[in-house]
Order: sequence, then C-alpha cells, then structure tokens
Amino acid sequence: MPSLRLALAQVNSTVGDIPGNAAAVRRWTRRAADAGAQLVAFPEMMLTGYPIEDLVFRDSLVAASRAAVRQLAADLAADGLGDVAVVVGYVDADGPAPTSADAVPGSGRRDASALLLGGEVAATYFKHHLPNYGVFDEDRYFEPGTSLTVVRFGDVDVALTVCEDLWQAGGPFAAARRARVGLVVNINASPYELDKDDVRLPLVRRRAAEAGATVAYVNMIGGQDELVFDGDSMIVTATGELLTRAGQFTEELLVHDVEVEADPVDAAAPPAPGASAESLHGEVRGDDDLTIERVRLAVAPRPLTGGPADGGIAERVTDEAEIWSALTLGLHDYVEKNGFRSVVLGLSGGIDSAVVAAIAVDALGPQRVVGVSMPSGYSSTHSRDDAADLAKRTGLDYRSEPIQPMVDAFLANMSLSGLAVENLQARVRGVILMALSNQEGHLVLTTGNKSELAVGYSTLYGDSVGGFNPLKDVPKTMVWRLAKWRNSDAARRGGEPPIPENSITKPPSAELRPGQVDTDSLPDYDVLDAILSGYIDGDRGRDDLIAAGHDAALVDRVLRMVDIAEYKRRQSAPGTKISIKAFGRDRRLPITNRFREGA
Ligand SMILES: Nc1ncnc2c1ncn2[C@@H]1O[C@H](COP(=O)(O)OP(=O)(O)OC[C@H]2O[C@@H]([n+]3cccc(C(=O)O)c3)[C@H](O)[C@@H]2O)[C@@H](O)[C@H]1O
Ligand SMILES: Nc1ncnc2c1ncn2[C@@H]1O[C@H](COP(=O)(O)OP(=O)(O)OP(=O)(O)O)[C@@H](O)[C@H]1O
Ligand SMILES: NC(=O)CC[C@H](N)C(=O)O
Repeated sequence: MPSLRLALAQVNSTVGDIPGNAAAVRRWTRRAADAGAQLVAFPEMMLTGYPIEDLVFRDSLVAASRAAVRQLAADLAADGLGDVAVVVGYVDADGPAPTSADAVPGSGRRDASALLLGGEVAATYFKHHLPNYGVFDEDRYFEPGTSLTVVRFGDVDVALTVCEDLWQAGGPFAAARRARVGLVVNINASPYELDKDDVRLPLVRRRAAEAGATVAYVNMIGGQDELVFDGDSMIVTATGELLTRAGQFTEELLVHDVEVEADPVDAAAPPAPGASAESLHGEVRGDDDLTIERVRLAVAPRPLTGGPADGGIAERVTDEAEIWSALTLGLHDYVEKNGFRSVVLGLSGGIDSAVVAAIAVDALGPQRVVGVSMPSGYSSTHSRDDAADLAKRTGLDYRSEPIQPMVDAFLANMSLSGLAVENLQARVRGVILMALSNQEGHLVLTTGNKSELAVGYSTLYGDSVGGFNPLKDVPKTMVWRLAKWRNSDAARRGGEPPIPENSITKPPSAELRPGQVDTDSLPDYDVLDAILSGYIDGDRGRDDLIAAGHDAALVDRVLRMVDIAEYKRRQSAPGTKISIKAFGRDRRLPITNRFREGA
C-alpha cells in the first residue's frame, strides 16, 4: 500500500489579513517540509480568515484572495517548497459579482480549496454543502460547487472537500466513494461548542466509511469576534481507526504517515452501515449527485524520505478545562487582533468579575489587566477585601476609585429615588471604566453572565458597559464550576489559586441597596439555569418546560423576563460562544414582539 506523509497545519488566521495569512502558510509549509511531509493541509478560508461575513460582497476582497492564492503558489516554489503539495482555503469567484444588476447575493462567490504544487494552482474545489443554520449564513454568501475534484497524487487519488461537506451525508463523500479515492482532505473552519469534539470523531468515522477512504480533517484555531475555533484536527481510516488527533486551542502541525489504498472500494458496494446523515443542528440534505473532475499533476510529489512520522493522539480534557481554554483564547485573540495592549474591568469582590479577571490574566498576563474597585456607600467591607485579595493572588494592576462623591454630585443636582439611584451607581462605574479606557487605552471588559443576560439582570449603560464580555455565553452555574476548576487546577500544579474562596462561596449580590442579594429578584441559579437551558438552548416552549417538571408560575416569570430583555441583549457587547445557542447570531429574535408563551 502506498504510504503518504501528511501534515495538518492547525493554525490561527486573521480575518482580512491576507498577506499575514499567506506568510503563515509559507512558514508552516517550511516546517512541514522539514518534517518530510508530502502534502500539507491548511484550514478553510485560511487566506482570508473565517467568517468574512459581508466582506465577501466586495469585489476587491475576492480579487485580493484570488491573486493571493496564485502568488502563494509562486512564493512557495521560490522558497524551494514547490514539491510539497499545499491544500489551502480561500475565496474564489466565477460568476457575476453580487453588485451587478442580474446577480443575487452570494452569486458567483465560492468557498474554495486549492491544491498548490510546482509554483501553480494545480487544482481547485468549491464547497458543496453550505451551512445555513446557527451562526452560519453561507447560502447568503456562496454558491455551492457541483463537482468533486480528485487529484492523482503519486499512486493515490485524493479528493478535496470543505468543512460542512463532512457534516451532511451524500454529496462529496458519496462522490468520493464513486471516484474510488484513497484519501479525502477536509479543510475546516469549525467553531467551538461544548461537546462538539465528542460529535466530530464519530462524524469523521461515518464519512470515512461513506467514502471508503481515509479522511484527513484539519480545523483552524483562534478567536474571531464571538467565535473561537478549537482545532481538534485528526486522521481516520476508512475502517474508522483514529490514527492521530491534535489537541484543542493551540497551533500545531500534526505530521503522520498514512497507508492509503491505491484502489480502495468497490464503487458498486453500498456504504458501510452507520454512514448515515448527521448534523449537530439536525439539518440533513439529500444524496446530491456531484460530477467528478479528475486532475493529473504536472509535477510529481516529493518522495517519502526519513524515519516514520507519528502525530500521536492528544488526550481529551474536562468540560471546565475546555471552556477555560476557549474563553482565554477568545479574549486573547479579540484583544490582540484588535490592537489593544490591555484590558480594564470593575472588581466587585463577586464571582463574575473574579472569573473574568482570572481569564484575562491567563490570556494576557497580569501586567496587561487593570482591576478597579469602585466602592459605594452600600459596598460591604468583604467586597473590597475580596477584590484586593484577587488582585494580590493574580498580580494584576489594582486601583480603587470610590464612587460615592460622584453619585452624591448627581443626587445633589437631580431628584432621583429607588431604582434610578440603584442604577446610577452602576452607571457611574461604567463612566469611570470608559474614562480609564479613553485615558489609558484599555479595552473595557463587561462581566454579565449568560443567565443575567437572559433575564436582563444588569443596568443598561452601567455594568453592561464594555467592549467584550468573556462570560456572555457562560451560565452562572458554570461560572462557579469554572472558578472551582481553575483554583483546583492551580493547586494541582503547585500554584496560587487565583480566585478568593469567599468570592465563590458568598451569595451573589449587586450591592445596589442595603442587604440586596440576587435571590431577591431571581430564583436560585441552578433552578433558573435549568429553565433557561430548556428555553434558550433547546427552544422549548412553556408547556414543555412545565411537563419537564418546572414550576408553572416560575416558568411564566422567567420566560417573561427573557422575552422583555431582548432590547438589552441587542445592545450587549460581543463575547465568546461556547454553547450550541449563544445570544446573537445563533438566536435572532425581534425586540418588538408581543408573542408570549402560554399565559
Ligand atoms: N424595549 C425597549 N427598548 C429600548 N429600551 C428600553 C426598552 N424597554 C426599556 N428600555 C430602557 O431600559 C431602561 C431600563 O433598563 P435599566 O436602566 O438597565 O434598568 P432595569 O432593567 O429596570 O434595572 C436593572 C436591574 O438589573 C439589576 N442589576 C443591576 C446591576 C447589576 C446587577 C448584577 O447583579 O449583575 C443587577 C438591578 O437590581 C435591576 O433589577 C428603561 O428605563 C428604558 O430606558
Ligand atoms: N464595588 C464595585 N467595584 C468595582 N466594580 C463593581 C462593583 N460593583 C459592581 N461592579 C462591576 O459591576 C459588575 C456587576 O456586578 P454586581 O456586583 O452588580 O453583580 P454580579 O453579577 O453579582 O457580579 P459579581 O459576581 O462580579 O459581583 C461586576 O462584575 C463588576 O465588574
Ligand atoms: N465552516 C463550516 O462549514 C462549518 C459548519 C460545520 N457544521 C461545523 O460547525 O463544523
């Protein structure tokens, strides 16, 4: 059986930085060549970054992407890497631009994969299955490809596919079976969701069985606004054997030798049982017929030399460890890719700000994190002590800005009472953080968790002020789990647990009036989160939630709070998606809306 040395470049690209991304391809191809790889695969839309959203409508961007892929082929050859096959994602176009009179959005735009060899773009493939659910809008942006590109690579037929092609049965993988390929290269921009890695491996196995071929799956890593990509690249044989698998959230070159069948399956044979359709979001399309385009290469691939390469199989980690990595990488990349040197946040001594501070310190280092205690007349001594303790444990830049004189100045000039005074305190804090941002250039982090965002438990233009929110998609009960995990992980490694125990154990309180605790207005968070998870993540209605055992009056109250807080969410800062349904692109609801569940 022919042996191929594959390299999967699980790397981080930046949206819009076409020259920087092309330079990264050259650097990683050099490393792959040094490891003796014959073919190196980069993620979906590596050259443009992913997702580029409406940038795809710009002719200038498409032209730059098309030019870059050709230039990259030439540059790789000039680097002495012309005999390494490089599979790379980019944006192509072969139809009228969407701006022309007879075109519709998406017309002519292609989510493409190119195989570069010998200084040329030797083959191209256009993504067939376009995801159009959850955070994806690819029907808006692209036209689906209708043929499968099969490249004769030495003695092996290799099919090119892109991301969603793997998530739906039929189409490219069925065509790959008909084409009797030995290897399917699948390049991805697959955003992180908790437990998605548990879905990926069985999915890759099913597609490998469907194609009757080895599947090389490469995914990007890195943060892009609300998305974070986790990698988890892997190679799986036609019989379902996992040969190698990368870790999550780190750049990595996975180099592995694969034995590939030169003439693998009997095209007439049906796919193995279990090769059926599957999608996390339950969307499945039919068994579309693709034509097969065979490409013969003008340049022979480099011979296999040196000792064997084995990429190994990375260990899986706990949910908390996985989420922590997602949140730190999401924040890190938002800060770095948007050119900030530092972040600032209010430290209340409570659990939310403590966890955000610990994430920021892990992502950026303590010298790039400013924590501000802003006590008012209602602030307890422990809230200040706990904030100071957190600062001492993490080494972040700690400041104190008492707000009472500023609140008093407002009250001396305006007659305010009740909720207006409560919210004034949160708003004065927001003004202080924005002033520090303007003065010193920090990005303001806001700290509202998903449970609070769901029920509108925050002050608009107050504690919700900020440019980025690491906890946006993290329910309160998970905030506590993360805090406990981070502390015990630190202890296990012999380090200082960053989060004061008191911040974890005390009852949550906004401290906007004497003796206030969250449970004055909200049910216990474990009860609240269970209802929210059903209503938001599961799209379950009132009756369904009551049938599941939740108290009817409580369900009515919670659903009403969620429904009327849509306006706050629409104005909220972006934050890293970790769940199947994050607020924002995953869940788009009208603000003006009189539909109410049940009562
Ligand atoms: N449909 C709509 N479209 C656009 N704007 C709309 C709107 N409905 C109200 N509004 C505006 O929103 C205002 C009400 O919102 P807002 O001013 O925020 O005030 P509101 O939501 O009434 O009060 C804030 C709540 O959050 C709690 N809180 C505050 C701070 C921190 C924490 C915490 O522990 O994390 C909790 C606080 O105890 C209180 O229950 C209205 O006065 C109006 O201006
Ligand atoms: N005394 C304070 N000093 C500094 N920042 C504060 C203070 N009180 C509130 N904040 C800021 O406002 C956010 C909302 O906090 P609040 O205490 O009202 O509710 P919370 O959701 O329980 O948050 P936390 O668990 O961080 O206390 C805090 O996370 C913090 O960033
Ligand atoms: N870029 C894509 O096609 C991603 C869609 C795919 N279902 C995923 O989440 O991995």
